[in-house]
Amino acid sequence: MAQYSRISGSVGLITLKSPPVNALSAVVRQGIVDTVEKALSDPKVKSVVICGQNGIFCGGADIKEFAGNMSGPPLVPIIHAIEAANKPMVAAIEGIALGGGLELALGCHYRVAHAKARLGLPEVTLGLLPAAGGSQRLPRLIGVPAALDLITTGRHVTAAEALQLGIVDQVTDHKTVDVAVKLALSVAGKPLDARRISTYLCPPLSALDPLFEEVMQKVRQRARGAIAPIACVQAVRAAAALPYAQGMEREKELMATLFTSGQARALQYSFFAQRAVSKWSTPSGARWDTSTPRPVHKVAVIGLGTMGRGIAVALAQAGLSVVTVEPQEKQLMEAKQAVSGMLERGAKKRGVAPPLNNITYNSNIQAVADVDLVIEAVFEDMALKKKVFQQLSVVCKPGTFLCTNTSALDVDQLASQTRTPELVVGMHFFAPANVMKLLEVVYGPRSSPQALATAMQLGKKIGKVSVAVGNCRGFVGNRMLKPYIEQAFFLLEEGATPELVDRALEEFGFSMGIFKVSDLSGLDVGWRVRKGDGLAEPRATGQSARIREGRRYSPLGDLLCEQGRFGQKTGRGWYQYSKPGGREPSSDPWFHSFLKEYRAKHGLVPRAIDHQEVLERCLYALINEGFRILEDGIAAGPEDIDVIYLFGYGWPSYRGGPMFYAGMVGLPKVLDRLEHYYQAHPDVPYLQPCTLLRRLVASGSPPVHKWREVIKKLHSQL
Ligand SMILES: CC(C)(COP(=O)(O)OP(=O)(O)OC[C@H]1O[C@@H](n2cnc3c(N)ncnc32)[C@H](O)[C@@H]1OP(=O)(O)O)[C@@H](O)C(=O)NCCC(=O)NCCSC(=O)C[C@@H](O)CCCCCCCCCCCCC(=O)O
Repeated sequence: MAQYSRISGSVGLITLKSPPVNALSAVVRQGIVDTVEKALSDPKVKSVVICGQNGIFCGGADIKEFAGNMSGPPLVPIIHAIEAANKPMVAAIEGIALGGGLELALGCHYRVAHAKARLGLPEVTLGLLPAAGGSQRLPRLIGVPAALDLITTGRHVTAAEALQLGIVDQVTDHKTVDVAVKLALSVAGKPLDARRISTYLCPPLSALDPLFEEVMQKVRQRARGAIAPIACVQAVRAAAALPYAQGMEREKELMATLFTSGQARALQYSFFAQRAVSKWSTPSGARWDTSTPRPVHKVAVIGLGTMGRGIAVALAQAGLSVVTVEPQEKQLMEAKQAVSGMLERGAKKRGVAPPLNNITYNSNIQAVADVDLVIEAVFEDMALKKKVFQQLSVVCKPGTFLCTNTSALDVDQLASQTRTPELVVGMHFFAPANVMKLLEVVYGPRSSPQALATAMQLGKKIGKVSVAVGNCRGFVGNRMLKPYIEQAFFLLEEGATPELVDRALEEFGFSMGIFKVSDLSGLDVGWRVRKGDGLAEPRATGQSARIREGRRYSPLGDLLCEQGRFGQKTGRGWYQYSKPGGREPSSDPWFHSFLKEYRAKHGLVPRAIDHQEVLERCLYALINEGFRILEDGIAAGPEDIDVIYLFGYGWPSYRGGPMFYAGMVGLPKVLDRLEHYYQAHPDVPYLQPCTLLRRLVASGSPPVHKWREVIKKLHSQL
């Protein structure tokens, strides 16, 4: 709703009231219509201030409404009426003015912002464009290049930048509404024609066509298949080339296409999924709202390899006191230099002082005696990690949370090395740990709700999207990766090339195909794991070389590793590079003849494989494992899996995550194709459709937000 009052004798005050972010729901829009009418018809009112309750101006359109039938008065005519008003309208912006919120403010004649406010048009991140005049008013106000930047990226700007760009007229440290009222009093009765942004022409630019061509090319490259950024450029182009009314027609037309697109649905789903995962629960009944985290001020990081360094930087940048431990002196010195460099570069980017003093460097584990929480990040070796946990259990003060950054090992086994298994959880960071947003927080059967809540809260504090997951080999992300990679290997055996597989995945929207990723992260990583599992042993040729434990196995990765081809670091892998450490992959004739020989040796007759088969086999195998994870209760819901893939594995955001994507494709189709491929490859258990998928299809393939009900039923029957 919107509340109306009259203050300072002649100022009408309209307050948007719709917690938590004063989104422009149908009720709020109706409230604005009613209160503006009141203010304009009240002869005592000479000017009007619009503000939001609780220090928040407005978070934009109510995204929840987009999924249903839109009712209530539309926003565009409301903003037109405000701009056309014959009394000065002043927006008092506190907290945020985003999307429709900023568009509402742009319809006002004046804008005052609090120094801590953030403004932006983030519609593009929801698969939309600013369609309440934002794409037409902003370029007229601040010029085409600046508007293109804000609208195509959706980035938020500070009040100071907004002032510099000309989006707001005034920035204040004081009570924004008071300052806005003062301004409203001072401009009452003054002419308003020059304050109506829709009447402006975009500031002229000499070479409009080349500018738009260049921008469009850049945006297309960055968008990798996303349609909203392209539509944003087209809308701004209309602002630059057409009169306002025609520009608004174009804005509406472009929005209509985006609004009903699957991409917008996917991006809006992921907005809510990201928020849903913070409301975690576990099968044992622990929940985010009944578990109290303990405050954490001082954190230890054990091991200063690549991961440990990134974790230490992330913690220090969030203002935590960090105690690092690395027993090898040489490694410790190198790490200190590297971490300081990372902190300095990060601080320079953000224009702040580097938090160098937040970190101490130690070679003795005794240094962690008084920390609140430890993150172990030593080499991925169970025996070594067990030893560290035994030491931590003795050294740390009672009550210290003990966390491991393992990417796949059994958290429960580590917990059993300590006297306090209830204080042990996994905190699985993704490299580079100071950059990547994802954190898997892994609870074991003995982890206490408080330990889980504390790790989740710490993740939030350091800016991560944290997802609580159960303990199993590979947790959620890496467990699902296994069938995906396995299919990619099999496709090579059957006739595909790394180039073909990668192209199909990149056209789908991944920034890199699986073989390029494998070269980047190092083929030796998986090889070590397979050797540990007793899989990667040289075998005889013929059928038995490609079978392990009764199931199909491809030794291709092992054979490359035996040749010392570890990927980028050795200059050779699935591709070749100009030198060890080179980054640009190119097709490798050696690999192609090796593959030919390999197929011949194993009696494999290559066949033509198209992009559709690559996508179906790789992605549906991964999705099938996602369903198994839900079945096993390792992830609480499909949103958890999707958020993990969106933030940790480069899944294209406009496809919503693997589980959402399965729903978009249609569960019956996913089931049918898995059945088809399983029939063709009965020795590949990952292709066998799992019970939950079958159950969902049998229940009429409900939308993704209803899956939890089916999962619950399935669990109750097990
Ligand atoms: C605002 C934030 C920055 C706050 O962040 P913070 O971390 O503090 O808190 P949370 O993110 O956890 O949020 C708290 C809480 O609030 C919910 N929420 C936040 N924003 C919204 C919102 N805009 N709508 C609804 N709900 C919101 C959030 O879900 C949390 O809820 P919970 O239950 O979990 O507690 C941050 O939240 C943020 O960034 N929000 C999003 C801001 C944003 O993107 N705004 C833009 C919205 S889109 C928009 O404004 C569009 C406009 O251009 C107007 C367009 C008008 C035309 C529309 C209709 C055209 C139809 C044409 C169709 C024709 C087709 C046909 O022919 O049929």
